[in-house]
Amino acid sequence: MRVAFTKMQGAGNDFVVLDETRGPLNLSPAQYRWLADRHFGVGADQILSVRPAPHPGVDFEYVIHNADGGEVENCGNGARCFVRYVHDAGLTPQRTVRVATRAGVLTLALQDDGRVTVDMGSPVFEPARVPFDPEGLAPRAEGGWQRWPLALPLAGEPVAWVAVLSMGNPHAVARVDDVDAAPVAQWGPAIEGHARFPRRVNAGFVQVVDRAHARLRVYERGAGETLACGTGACAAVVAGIRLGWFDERVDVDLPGGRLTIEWPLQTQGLTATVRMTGPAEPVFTGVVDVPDLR
Ligand SMILES: N[C@H](CCC[C@H](N)C(=O)O)C(=O)O
Repeated sequence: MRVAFTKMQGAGNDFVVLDETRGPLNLSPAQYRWLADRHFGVGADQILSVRPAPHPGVDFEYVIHNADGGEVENCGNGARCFVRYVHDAGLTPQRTVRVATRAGVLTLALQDDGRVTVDMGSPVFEPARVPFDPEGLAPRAEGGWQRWPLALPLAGEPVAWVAVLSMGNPHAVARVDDVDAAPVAQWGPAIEGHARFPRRVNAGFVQVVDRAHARLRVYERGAGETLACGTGACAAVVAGIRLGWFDERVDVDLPGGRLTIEWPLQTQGLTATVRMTGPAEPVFTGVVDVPDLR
């Protein structure tokens, strides 16, 4: 199947954007995996499909598939690239766009400096429905919240203390002293696929530089370590605010670039929505023959 696409990136998290506003492509998980493959396909962390508005009140729908072909609920860097795409492609004259996703409706605004601000909705703090605590360990209370001990099936039987929350997609955030030395390659897969997370999880490793500055690496569900994770940056800042590490506006430096996250917990409470601002850039366009993989 001949498919036109636009390659985009937001802080180094990269995407293949497909325009399905004139009709669905009906791709299979295997075809999404092929598009994301960096050797046999185009190469991306996620595939973004731009679709017509499914109901009044929104301007578009956008659907996200991870590199492993699985559909997911939310993608922060993808949301910024989505709105840059629909504006640059002339699909809308608006600079503020409302888009329906599996995680709900997001409001996206193109800024004059070229960055994009996204209202990512409210975080969800579902109580831990499954016991996390390895033998004899209880949650560790800190600030106004707690972190959970997660026994990792690795040599030495380490325990990762994680804050667990959802930005529409699931996140487990561990604090580290130095992200450069964090065991992302070993602990990332062990946390992502841990039996305690039935739908797997995005594993964040956050270093607190000061109350307004964080460094972060994320081992993403279904994609592995990426150069940036927008929902991961939101989850790390929200967790850190609740645990007393951060003030309400934090610059997050990830390997691929900087995102600014704001969560006004003090003035608006736990249901306050999270605002993320960051870059969104086109890289190239192309046409590719996607094999008929089912
Ligand atoms: N791997 C994530 C989806 C993409 C999230 C990330 N690319 C972002 O910018 O939020 C998940 O499975 O939930």
